[in-house]
Amino acid sequence: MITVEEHLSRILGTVRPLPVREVPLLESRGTLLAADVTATLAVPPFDNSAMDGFAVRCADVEHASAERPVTLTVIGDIPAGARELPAVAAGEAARIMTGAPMPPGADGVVKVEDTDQAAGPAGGRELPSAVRIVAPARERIRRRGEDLDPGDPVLRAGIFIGPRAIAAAASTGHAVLPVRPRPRVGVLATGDELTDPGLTPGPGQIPDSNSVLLLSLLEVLGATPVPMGRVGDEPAELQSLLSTRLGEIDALITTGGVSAGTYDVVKEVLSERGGVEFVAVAMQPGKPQGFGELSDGERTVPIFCLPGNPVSVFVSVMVLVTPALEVLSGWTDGGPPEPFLVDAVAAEGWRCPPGRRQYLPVTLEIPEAGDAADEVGRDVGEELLRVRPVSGSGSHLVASLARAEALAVIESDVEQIEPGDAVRVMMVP
Ligand SMILES: Nc1nc2c(c(=O)[nH]1)N[C@H]1C(S)=C(S)[C@@H](COP(=O)(O)OP(=O)(O)OC[C@H]3O[C@@H](n4cnc5c(N)ncnc54)[C@H](O)[C@@H]3O)O[C@H]1N2
Ligand code: MOO
Repeated sequence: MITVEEHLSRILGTVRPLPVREVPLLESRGTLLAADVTATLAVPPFDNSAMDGFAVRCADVEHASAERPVTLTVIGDIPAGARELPAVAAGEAARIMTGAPMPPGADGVVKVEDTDQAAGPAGGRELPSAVRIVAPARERIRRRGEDLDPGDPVLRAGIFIGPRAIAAAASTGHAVLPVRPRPRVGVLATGDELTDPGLTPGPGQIPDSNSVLLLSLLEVLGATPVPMGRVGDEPAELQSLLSTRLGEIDALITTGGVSAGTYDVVKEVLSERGGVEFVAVAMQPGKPQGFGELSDGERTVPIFCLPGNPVSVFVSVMVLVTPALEVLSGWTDGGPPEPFLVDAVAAEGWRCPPGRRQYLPVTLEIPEAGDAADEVGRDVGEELLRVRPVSGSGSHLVASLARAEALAVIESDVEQIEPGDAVRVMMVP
């Protein structure tokens, strides 16, 4: 058996960041920006009104009040998006909407509430010939370039692109962004016993939960899942799929068929084809693992051959695949990952497999105020989370995996956790 770190360092020594690509704005969310972005448009792009009202010359209405209103001739209408702008001379006003370009001649805006006109659609669309102004105009103008000018920096290389960065890119003239693209990860389940979820399984059959687990998990992890279906235990099926579909993906995950069974098809086909090493990793669950590179002559992609048991699949993705996805996405440089482990305390005891690091699905409980003792009365501190196994440690217990909030990570030299023992947990999606 090799350690988790040994297996992981082989994986991380193999995968490389995907090449930079320009992608449409909506595809860029959650990826890493690969180059600085500068503005090609100013924000705002032109001087425009901050209010619905009337564009005027400030001097004309300087002394306007309810008692001494000023009447101006209305010479035009400027809705948002207007292309032709009337010039405003002394004694004149142009009706203007929020976001509409300021007309030449005007240097201020009187909001509609400070006039004799009804606000909103209730006043009708017809343009009045004159308007009575009851308050001075203010400089309610949003100036061109107030936020930034063309050529100014907008987004720095290396940021994670989120909705606000996407809006900033759109406003400054960009429809695409240079990013480290999301890895496209193929998912392939193997096994003659698998059926579609929702069908009544025949004798010896079980629903294929690994495909939907992986496809949805990859989405959560920021990758693009690519369903590659299922193959049975017949080598020819798997062989042909591996030769024809590598062009669609940047990495491949298979499940099942990697341990010691006679019909372990993944191991059979890939051992013969070469490039993939099958090893026993000192972890529980997830001991039998395959990893390597697949090539079809044109492309070479990393392949993870995970064991078939569903809890093993989940744990393998958390521990082995996630760091590799981070490298493919350009998020890390492939140095040893620092799993974020939270200090907690066991609320009950459980057994651990000797010689393998255990990743046990657990629930988390927040201790109540003043609750500093465990079930056998020892002091465990007030602030630590309490962890409780969701069920046993069997890697087939996929239904109770749904209740897990974290994985308790127990080192391989520990054989028993007692209530009150310090444990560390890895939060999971
Ligand atoms: N003689 C030995 N037998 C086993 C060993 C061993 O060291 N020696 N290791 C055990 C461990 S640990 C694991 S984990 C499993 C891994 O087995 P395989 O990767 O070969 O997986 P399968 O045999 O194909 O399936 C195992 C289990 O998982 C179920 N399964 C498979 N695919 C799916 C799916 N898509 N959705 C839901 N469930 C799935 C399958 O029906 C089996 O019950 O090997 C042990 N055996
Ligand atoms: O390694 Mo297996 O995943 O223990 O059940």
